[in-house]
Amino acid sequence: MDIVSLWDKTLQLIKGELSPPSFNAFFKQIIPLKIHINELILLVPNDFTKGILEDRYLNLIESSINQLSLKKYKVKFVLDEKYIEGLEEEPKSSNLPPKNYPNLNPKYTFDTFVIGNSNRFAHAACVAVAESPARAYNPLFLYGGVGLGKTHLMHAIGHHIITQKKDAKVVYVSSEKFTNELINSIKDDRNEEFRNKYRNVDILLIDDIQFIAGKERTQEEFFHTFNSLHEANKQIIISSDRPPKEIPTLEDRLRSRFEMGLITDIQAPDFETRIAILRKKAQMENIEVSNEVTNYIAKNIKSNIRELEGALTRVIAYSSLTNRTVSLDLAVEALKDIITTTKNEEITVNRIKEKVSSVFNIKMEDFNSKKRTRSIAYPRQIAMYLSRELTDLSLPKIGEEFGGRDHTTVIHAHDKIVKDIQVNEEIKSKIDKIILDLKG
Ligand SMILES: Nc1ncnc2c1ncn2[C@@H]1O[C@H](COP(=O)(O)OP(=O)(O)OP(=O)(O)O)[C@@H](O)[C@H]1O
Repeated sequence: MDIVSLWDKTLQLIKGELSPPSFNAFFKQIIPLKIHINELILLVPNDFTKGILEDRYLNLIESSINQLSLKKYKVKFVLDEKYIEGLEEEPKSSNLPPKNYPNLNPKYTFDTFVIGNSNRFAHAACVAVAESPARAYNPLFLYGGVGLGKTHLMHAIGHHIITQKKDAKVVYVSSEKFTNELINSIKDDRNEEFRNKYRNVDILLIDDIQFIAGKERTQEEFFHTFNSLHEANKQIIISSDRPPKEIPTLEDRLRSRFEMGLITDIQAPDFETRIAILRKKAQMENIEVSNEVTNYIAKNIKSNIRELEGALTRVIAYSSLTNRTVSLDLAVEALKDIITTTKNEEITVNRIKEKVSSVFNIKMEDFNSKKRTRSIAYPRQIAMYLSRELTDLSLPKIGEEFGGRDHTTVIHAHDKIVKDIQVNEEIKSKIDKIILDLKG
C-alpha cells in the first residue's frame, strides 16, 4: 500500500473512533509525507496540533495503521515538509533479490502464537516443516475460517527458516498478488522475470489460494511453479479458507497436488485459548488488563481472532483517549457497537429491576423492602408492571420476587401503571425506553 492510501484507510478507521469535532480539528489538516524505513512521516500545521496528536492520539493512530499494514510503523509528526529532504537514503530493495526481503510480519512468529486445542495439530505441522523444509510434509496445506491464524503460522515458518539459514530464499505471497503480478508480467512482456521470481525460491508461502479458483491462466502458471519447486525439493506451504476438495473450479491436477502432502485445519479457539491470546497480546503491548475484561471480551467474541484482538486494541485505545484505566465498565462502553450482549438475553425480573433502579435512581434492595415512600413505591410498581408484561412468570411468582408480596399487590401495581401510561406522556416514554433497552 502506498502512503496516501494507507493514510486514507487509517483516517477512515480513526474517524469511527472520534467525535466529528475532534476528528475535524486534529486530523483533517494532516498531510502524509513519506514512509521512511519503519516510520510514517506526517506533516502537521502547528505545534499545538502536534502536541495534542502526540499526547492523546498517537496510540490510536499507530494501532490503526498496524491493523491495516503487515509492517509495524511508528508515526512521526513534523512541522516542515523539508524534513524529509534530510533523511538518510533507504537501502534500495530493488538492487537486491527478493529473497532478502521476505514480506513477513515481524510479529507473526512461533513465540507469539498461542497454542490451544483448536490449532495444536496445525502448529505442530508448521513447526515440523520449519525445522526440516521439504523433508517433513510437502506441500503443507493449512485451512480454516477467517482470522484464525493461517497467515500467522505461515510467517512463523518463514521466520524460523530464515533464522536457521540466513540466505534461504523465502517468498510469501497472497494468491491475489500472485495473480496480479502474473497479469502485469503478461502485459509488460516480463513473463520470464515472473517465472524466475517464483520458480527459484527455497520456500514458497502462498496465502488464500482459494482466490485462484476460476482463474485459468493463474492456475496454469501456479501448476508449473508448483511442479518445478516440488521437483527441486523446495518447500511449498499453502493456505486456504477451505480444504482443496471444496475449492470450486480448481483444476483436478492442482487439487491432487495440494493433497499430496499434509492437509491440516485450524478451528475457532475455545474460551481458554481466547483468554490466553488476549493475555499474550496485552503483555506484548505492556498493558495491564484485568481478568474481568479479558473474560468479557473472550466470552463475547468467539469465532475470529482478528476481531478478538481488534476488540482489545479498541479498549486500550479508548482508555488512552479518555484517560481512564482499563476496567470492565470502560470495556463495555468501548465495545458497545461490537458486543450487544443484551440483544438476545432473556428478560428476567432481575434485569428489569436493574434498569428501573438506574432510571429512577433507587437501590436494588428497595424493590423488596417495605418502604412506601412514593419515590420508591412508584418505581417498584413500574418494575412489577414490566415483570408482568415482559416475563412469563405468574402473578404469585412475581410477588415473591418483590420481597414476598401478595399477588393482588402485583395486580394493583399493573393496573395503576396501565392507567398512568395513558395519561402521562413522561412516564410512558420512560417505560418505553426501558422496554426498548431490555429488548436490545
Ligand atoms: N493462536 C494464535 N495466537 C496468537 N495470535 C493469533 C493466533 N491465531 C491468530 N492470531 C492473530 O489473529 C490475527 C489474525 O490471524 P491471521 O491473519 O493469521 O488469520 P488468517 O487465518 O490468515 O485469516 P484470513 O483468512 O483473513 O487470511 C493475527 O493478528 C494473528 O496474529
